[in-house]
Amino acid sequence: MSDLRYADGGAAHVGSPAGPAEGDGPDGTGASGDGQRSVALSGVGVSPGHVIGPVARMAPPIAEPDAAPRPGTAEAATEHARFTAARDAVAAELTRRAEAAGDGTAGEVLGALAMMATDPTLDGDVATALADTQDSVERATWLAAGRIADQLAGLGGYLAERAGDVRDVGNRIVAELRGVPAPGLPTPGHPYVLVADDLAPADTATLDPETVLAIVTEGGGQQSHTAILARALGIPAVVAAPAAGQLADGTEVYVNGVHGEVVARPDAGHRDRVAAWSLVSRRLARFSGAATLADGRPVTLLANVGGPEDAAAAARLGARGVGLFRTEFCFLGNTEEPTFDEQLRAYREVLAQFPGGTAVVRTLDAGSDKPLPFVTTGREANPALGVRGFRTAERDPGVLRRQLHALAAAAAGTDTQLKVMAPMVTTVAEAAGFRELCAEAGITTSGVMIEVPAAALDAEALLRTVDFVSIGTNDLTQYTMAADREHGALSAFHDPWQPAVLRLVRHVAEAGGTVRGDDPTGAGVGVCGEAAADPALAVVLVGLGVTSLSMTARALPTVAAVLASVTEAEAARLARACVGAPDAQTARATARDALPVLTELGL
Ligand SMILES: C=C(OP(=O)(O)O)C(=O)O
Ligand SMILES: [Mg+2]
Repeated sequence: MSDLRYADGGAAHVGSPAGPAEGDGPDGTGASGDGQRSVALSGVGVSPGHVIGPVARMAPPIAEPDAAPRPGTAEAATEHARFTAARDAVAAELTRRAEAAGDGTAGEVLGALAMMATDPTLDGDVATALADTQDSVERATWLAAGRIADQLAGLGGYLAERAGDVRDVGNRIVAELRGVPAPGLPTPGHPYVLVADDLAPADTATLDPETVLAIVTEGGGQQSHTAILARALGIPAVVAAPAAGQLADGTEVYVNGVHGEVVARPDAGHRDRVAAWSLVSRRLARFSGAATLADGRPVTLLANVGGPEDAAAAARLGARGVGLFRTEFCFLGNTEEPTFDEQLRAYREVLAQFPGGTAVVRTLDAGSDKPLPFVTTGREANPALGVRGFRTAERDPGVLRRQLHALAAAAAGTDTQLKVMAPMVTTVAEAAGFRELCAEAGITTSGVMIEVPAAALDAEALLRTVDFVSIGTNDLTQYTMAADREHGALSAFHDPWQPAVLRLVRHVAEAGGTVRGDDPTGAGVGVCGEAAADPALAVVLVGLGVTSLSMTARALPTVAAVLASVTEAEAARLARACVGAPDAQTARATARDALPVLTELGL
């Protein structure tokens, strides 16, 4: 079945200026202002919001120029002149953008790239290669930039971090020589809807929510890091939309990040939804710090953060504590282990945002989709099932020990309650080992993440070993459903509404209840995966017996508003219905029917 259709049902291609409406006439429903029919395509909505804007496509990466020798007639001097012209054009464009960006970090980075383009070393290397070999000018440029980048990487430290920049400049010059768009984020000079095959976490992290109105990707999934970062930045996003490849630059589209809908040539109805959303988002811009169900039962809502800036933003939004601090996000670009002082500074800054509150800090979750060269080594055939998370400490506990000491030092003298948990724990023996390492470092509250089915099934024994558990539904869904969380085509599998996943969550929550007994402060069971940020699913999780939910700070006000619309008994009844549903769609639809507040809020 095509996932691309007219708003009134027929199949179509999306494009501008040669879109389908020209040939079809303005007779369909959903006519846009100019009388042409709206055209819709579907994907998975992963970050809520309704916006309208023009498409700007992310240029594809530059492929390695082939090794075929250039024609004998192409003189080295002429080819070198082509190189210098392309290089000068790239430097001029980067300088123009640096000036437009002004004094901030973006301007500095672009200015530095412009200087790299005209660096004499690159020029000399290309000239030599053209004189000594029959390489094409594209290949000579590509190889020269690669060699310089490798040398920088070998020098380590700050210079190694510039290696990627040199490759980027080399790619830009090759793109200019080929007459194709430069790789990377588009710069149309106005706000736009970013359309891409997929985005690397680094691309998403540098997005400016003022400029990027929405994200639409062909790949990706509900729990992919693109989705997580889009939610954190508050940018509406639709992923796993294969037909997005047909959206042409400049086409005006309506993006519905709730239902995963993208409509070319939006009509008046779409514009009304955008206006209604901006009213709701103003109303739900701040979290009061506390959440209760309709019958007054409190629910702990905490923020997921990736570092000091996130923590400050979460505190500004009203969060009173952190339920997941992904410490690896502070050090993703590092080639070497951060020093004790660097770690101390980052952790202190995060804890300082929540005086009197709680901060659940996760130790470095390296491996698989989050490579940290100073922790993970070598290639693995199947990295998601490999040495990742806590498993890296088995090989070398030094990095973990030093991190735990830095965390204990950061908490000393503050009144923020530090709780530390390990990612990707599978067995009770691992949990016991982690608790011991925490105790050695002076950390008194330790926990583990439940991200693999084995840990979920053994939850009771885990809860008798450590003080708390936090369910990472992103990985728990990936491993329960055997579906890569970054794989767009499998997004129907890696859906936390899958009844099998909900049953595992219920099992863990019940284990929490058993171990907690009559002590309401004991054996907490939290959820810190993206499921907690889905307001309808948050109700189900609470109904299953989860005691705290942690999510991107922007979701806190909406989740609190939806929780406030149900009593504990209603949440429990809904949870039972969802666990018993035959599939994820039925579970989701059951919750939607039971929660009219979702429609009222435009969700
Ligand atoms: C919170 C989780 O960890 P991450 O998304 O960082 O893997 C999870 O797996 O649900
Ligand atoms: Mg995880």
